[in-house]
Amino acid sequence: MPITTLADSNPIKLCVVIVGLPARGKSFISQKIVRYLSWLSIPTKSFNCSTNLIQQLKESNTTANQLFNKENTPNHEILNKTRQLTLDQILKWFTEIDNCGVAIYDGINATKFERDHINKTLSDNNINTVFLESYCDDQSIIDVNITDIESTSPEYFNSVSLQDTINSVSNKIQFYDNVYETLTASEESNLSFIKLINFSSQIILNHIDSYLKSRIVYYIMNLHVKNRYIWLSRHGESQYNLEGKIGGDAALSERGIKYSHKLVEIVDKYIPNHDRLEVWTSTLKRTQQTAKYLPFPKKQWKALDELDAGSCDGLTYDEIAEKFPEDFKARDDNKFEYRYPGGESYRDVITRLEPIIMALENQENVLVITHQAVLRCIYAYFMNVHQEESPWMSIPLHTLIRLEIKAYGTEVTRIKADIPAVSTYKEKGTSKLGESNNSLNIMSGSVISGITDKIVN
Ligand SMILES: O=P(O)(O)OC[C@H]1O[C@@](CO)(OP(=O)(O)O)[C@@H](O)[C@@H]1O
Repeated sequence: MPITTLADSNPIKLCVVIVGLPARGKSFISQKIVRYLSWLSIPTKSFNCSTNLIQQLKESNTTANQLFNKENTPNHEILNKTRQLTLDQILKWFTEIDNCGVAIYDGINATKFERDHINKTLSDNNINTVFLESYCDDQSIIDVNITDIESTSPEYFNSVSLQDTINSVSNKIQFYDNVYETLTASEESNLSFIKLINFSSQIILNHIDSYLKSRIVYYIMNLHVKNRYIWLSRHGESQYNLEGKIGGDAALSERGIKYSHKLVEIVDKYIPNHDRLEVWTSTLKRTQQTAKYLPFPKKQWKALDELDAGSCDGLTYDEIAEKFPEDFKARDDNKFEYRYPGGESYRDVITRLEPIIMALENQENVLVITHQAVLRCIYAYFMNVHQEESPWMSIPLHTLIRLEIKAYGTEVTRIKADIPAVSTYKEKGTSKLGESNNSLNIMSGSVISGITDKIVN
């Protein structure tokens, strides 16, 4: 049976056109939307105008400081060409991806005239548009964004110094301030738009006329830029893990119980402000037993239950290979899409995890105790891991994973409890369990990643 995704059920050709003065977190928002929609398997790509601007500046022998000097007459030719190039790239991309996907036009798009032109060009090409303005007059947010901009905008990658960047960005802000027209429903009533005021402290919506647009609205409403930690752990080793069986609702093994005690110490030692910690588990016994001794508020989520192995539930991989050889091969061939008979695929798990991701985007001080497949999916979202790789990542037992979420990336630290456990990792092409050769996979695709292993005796 074909798998229905948001993309399949609803052919999409949407362009999210970002609007906002420099240092308003536009690239941050663009990157987050790319990550979220890609995780949901919707082809999504951000087109950053800055790259085209750099090219135009080079070709016309002009520097950014000359272009954005408010004393000079604005060089419309460079700005118009930059816009046209970006639009051309977007149109080309839509034809390459079979016309189904979401493009993000990451630019300043400061005036009604420009927005009108963009809207018309896209709609002439049957592309639906939503403008997304990041309006910000809170100087403290702008200041933080200015210092972050070096790592996000290609325009400043080669800056001589931070001060140099700050000066250039300030010039650019002043230049655009003179012409900038914020989005209003009275002036641009025909446009579909989302206006974020001071990040998401206030949101104004106009003509949000599709399911996908409303999903994007809901997602960005949950975003915040504050650095924070999210803590992840698998349950302790279970009886089924010992026997090499998958699924089920087994209790913890003796070593698993040891881990549940050890976790209290680890949390105490490594989780700052743990007095405010909240522990989330699945509805299955092994995660709840792992959380048992943690003296914090607990929430059970059905959405955190392990991938449903359907008619293979309770079998070992050897037994599956013997009883259902075709299924065994099909899963190895495409582990992300493969759905167990009467059960789930990784793609299905991602769909049901969406509310968890929304909640995690909105929260800090959460420890999620869940299962191998579910953790791979959550990890893939935060570390931007491609869907083909994510089902093959190694997420060992008896290890606490710390995700340090920063505005422009996530860093990982693994804290291993020194309590042995079996490996539940099955390499492609075999039914045997063993240590993963793929441990590096855990790092791939991440925006920023650094794994520091800590072993706690
Ligand atoms: O997708 P694969 O690699 O089979 O991993 C998922 C499997 O991991 C297991 C252990 O083998 O999860 P867990 O013990 O974390 O609940 C199975 O129950 C589950 O089917």
